[in-house]
Amino acid sequence: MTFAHAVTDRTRRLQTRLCVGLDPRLDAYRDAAHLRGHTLDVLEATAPYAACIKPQLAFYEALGLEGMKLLEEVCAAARTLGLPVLLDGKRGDIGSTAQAYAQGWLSGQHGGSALTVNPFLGFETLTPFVDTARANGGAVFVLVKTSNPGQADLQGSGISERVADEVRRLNAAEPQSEYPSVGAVVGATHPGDLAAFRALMPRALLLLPGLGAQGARASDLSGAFDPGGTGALASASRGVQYAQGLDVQASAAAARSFRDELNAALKQ
Ligand SMILES: O=C(O)c1cc(=O)[nH]c(=O)n1[C@@H]1O[C@H](COP(=O)(O)O)[C@@H](O)[C@H]1O
Repeated sequence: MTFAHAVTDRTRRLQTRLCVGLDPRLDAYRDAAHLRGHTLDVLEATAPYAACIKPQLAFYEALGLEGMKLLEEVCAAARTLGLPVLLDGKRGDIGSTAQAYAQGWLSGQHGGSALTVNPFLGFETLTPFVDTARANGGAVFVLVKTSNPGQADLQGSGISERVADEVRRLNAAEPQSEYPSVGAVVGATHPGDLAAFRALMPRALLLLPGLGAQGARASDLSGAFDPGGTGALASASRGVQYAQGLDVQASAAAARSFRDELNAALKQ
């Protein structure tokens, strides 16, 4: 089963459109063992409410070799729980280097099957990522319009729309898939733009980061979804993992209420 298929299947079966971000910050813990235990506990407690998880690689890289081991543990635990893993690395480089990134993060060796990618170096640099994802049943999520306020510096003036066109073009090569292997990142912090990006990329899975800590609200995101309620994943990291300090039950409650708010928004 491909990443897109697995996520969509989970959305339909469990009625969840939530992506749980796992971004453990060392300064929140006594030591690395404490960080590890809490991160794995949050994963397990929030799994019933998640369509997928999204570890941001920076937080694991910051822990050195221990972080890489933890990332593999997180991916293995997710696999046991039946949760697809979307690795947030925002990788992008000239083709030969992109090939190495794709080999590292999309060939399944770390347990993730999807990766966020940065198109700034040009569309030809997406090819190794897309080819590797297709060969392995994975997915890439291309940055189209990011959630941060400064995105407008470089992503305005039709740039995001040009990237969206490329996502649509790439997906035309997979006419048989409901949601092909090229998805797109559109910040949940731009609720007024979601329906337009949905229309520009009608078959792309959309990742909508920014729920919770960055101020986006589940009730504003319905424009990103297809009529059947699939096609997008709203993502929260701090708002789940640190919902109330290190209280794991509060993390589970936050994930459950994000899930419920997303479902309620789609019923209106
Ligand atoms: O690709 C991403 O996931 C991403 C794209 C974007 O436009 N904005 C964004 O915040 N993210 C990531 O989503 C997560 C958001 O974290 P919270 O603000 O704590 O929910 C971080 O890991 C970011 O790196």
